[in-house]
Amino acid sequence: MVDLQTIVDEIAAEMAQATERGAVASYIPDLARIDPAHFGIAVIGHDGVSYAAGDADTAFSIQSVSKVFSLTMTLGAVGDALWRRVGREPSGSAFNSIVQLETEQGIPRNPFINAGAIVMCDILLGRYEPREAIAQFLRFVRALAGDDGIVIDHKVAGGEQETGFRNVALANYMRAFGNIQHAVDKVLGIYFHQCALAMNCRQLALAGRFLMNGGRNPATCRSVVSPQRARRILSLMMTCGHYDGSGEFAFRVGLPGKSGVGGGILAIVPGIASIAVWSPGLNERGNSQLGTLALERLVQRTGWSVFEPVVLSAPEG
Ligand SMILES: NC(=O)CC[C@H](N)C(=O)O
Repeated sequence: MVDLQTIVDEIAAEMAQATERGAVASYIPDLARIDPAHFGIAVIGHDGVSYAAGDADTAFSIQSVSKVFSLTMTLGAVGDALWRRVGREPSGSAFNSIVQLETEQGIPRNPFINAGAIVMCDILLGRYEPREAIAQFLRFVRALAGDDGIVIDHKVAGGEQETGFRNVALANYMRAFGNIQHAVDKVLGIYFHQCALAMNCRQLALAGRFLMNGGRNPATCRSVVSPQRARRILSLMMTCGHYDGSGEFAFRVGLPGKSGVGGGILAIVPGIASIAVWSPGLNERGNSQLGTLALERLVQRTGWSVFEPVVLSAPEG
């Protein structure tokens, strides 16, 4: 088999030639000015060896990929009580849609759409002051990646605040149903700072290692979540990680993944690898056009889809 470094190099070379690159998010200037020519990929194997190509060391706005880390942190804070306030079903709607909240009494379909992530911020506010909630979140992601150089881009957070009228509407609407319990500006302050986390592909793949490894950070041997919780987070990534494009992503890539409008995707091959890709051009569902294509190519070349047949031995006895 061709070695993994050659595969990621070839994928980066193919992506550099691509002409259909999608459209960069334009709702804030700091995202709109990003060059669509960027492409990066980083793969961390279960043995800790990393393979990277393209702009793997260029930081980008992780946006909704942060919802994986906020879900992990919120579950750590309140456990399964979270599921009284957030569902676990794919929405089939856009990431910032409000329509289901009316018929479903302010309970968001899942933690990976904006409404779900906003409820998780409200839950964190029950434990921390706003600044402390943001600082704890940053500390948590830094610890997962083993990198204290990760920062929040405050200009991006400010831009989100200035233009985030739909998020304000979502939060107020859920407040009317009692599913937001703190001041909306404080809740959204946390949400916007989570979205504004700046990371590069290497850091993002490092931060995802615990999910490939049954909930344990392989670098520190510390348990981040239980194996059962890791499986459940992965199943939500598979079913809800790409909003109304989740079915298409599962069909094409077959891995649990989470995307963001900054063009990043974190994808996990349980037991095998943590992968981050980044290309800022988005498809019509708000998911990275070339990031998705690159993951499709990687899975074709490696056979890493979770739907690949594996030979299981029958239980003894
Ligand atoms: N899909 C995303 O990445 C959405 C995040 C974005 N900051 C928003 O709230 O609209």
